Amino acid sequence: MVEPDAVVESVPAAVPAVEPEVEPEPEPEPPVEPVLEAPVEPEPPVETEPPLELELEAEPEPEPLVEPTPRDEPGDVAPTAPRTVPASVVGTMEPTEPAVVVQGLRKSFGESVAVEDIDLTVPAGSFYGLVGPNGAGKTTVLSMIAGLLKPDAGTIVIAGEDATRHPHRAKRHLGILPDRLRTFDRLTGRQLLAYHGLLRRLDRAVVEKRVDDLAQAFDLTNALSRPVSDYSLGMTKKVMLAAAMVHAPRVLVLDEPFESVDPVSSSAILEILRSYVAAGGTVVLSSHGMDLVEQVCDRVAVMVAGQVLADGTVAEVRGELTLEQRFVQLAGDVRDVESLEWLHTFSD
Ligand SMILES: Nc1ncnc2c1ncn2[C@@H]1O[C@H](COP(=O)(O)OP(=O)(O)OP(=O)(O)O)[C@@H](O)[C@H]1O
Repeated sequence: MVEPDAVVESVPAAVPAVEPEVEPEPEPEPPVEPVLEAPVEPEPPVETEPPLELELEAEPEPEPLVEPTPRDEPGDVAPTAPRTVPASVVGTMEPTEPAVVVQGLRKSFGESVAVEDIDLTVPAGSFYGLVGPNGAGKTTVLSMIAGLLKPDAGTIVIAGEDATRHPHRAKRHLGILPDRLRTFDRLTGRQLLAYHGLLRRLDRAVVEKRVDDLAQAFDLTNALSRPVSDYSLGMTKKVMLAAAMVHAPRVLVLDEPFESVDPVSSSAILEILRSYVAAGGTVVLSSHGMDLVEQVCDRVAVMVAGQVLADGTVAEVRGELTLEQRFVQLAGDVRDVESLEWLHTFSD
């Protein structure tokens, strides 16, 4: 069921793919040959980690659309954690067409229907929240949008590219934070970020600059030389989120980006994502934090049992209620605590 090079295109045959759980896709594309003759720049003297051996063909660096914000000016950058997406990581974003259009999407696992004929439109430049109770189908939807899971039916268009017919083209626009944080954790943080950048065919010098920028933005600079396996859960999430952004994608698909992340880091991540959206990027995230979704998302979809029961602007969906009240109303309060009365009898 897994086809490694369906996840990150242009992976050399000897290099394992980033996301191990991928279903086969119908459009094989020839892998990009590593540029063996390309000169390998020496590592800066301060680097203690072994240099990456991966060297891929460079592609031209797109001009950033936005000017650096005042907070990107050297004198104004907070010494610990700047709160904007690094200017070097902002790509060319022209919000002329929807970032994601999903139509008639279905997915079953055996007899169990996880996602049932859903339609979603995520406008470019929006902060889109996908909420729903456990098992509603959020991860399944995001995995299909991210190209990690093949739909049974339906179409997905990413920034104008039909992901069903041209998955590799569509994936160029995507940065992904999957639900399970499986990654190459024997790499140091610096190596992991550089690996993602090189896989995306960025020039080595650009990668090095962006790795430093992202590490500073995500407050990971001091951890860059340590193996990711030594990171806490929240740090792992941050380095993987940084890895998802290194190629300046148009669309970020983030499954529970704030789970296990401390409040200070959450706030920093939020500001980075907000500045990314302000620059024309699109964020689609799932979350169980209704306050957070209500606070940061401009649009939201509520999924229950594989179906989208409500979607639109946050104001449209919540109506007179809070988003949490509306969520409970739609999801149904199915708790039956009376059946747990035995729990109060204490066996000793
Ligand atoms: N690989 C799989 N094999 C079998 N069933 C699966 C698989 N992945 C998901 N499911 C089922 O599909 C349904 C939707 O799961 P999904 O993970 O998408 O829900 P979710 O809304 O993300 O839940 P949570 O909020 O708990 O993360 C569930 O019933 C789940 O058991």
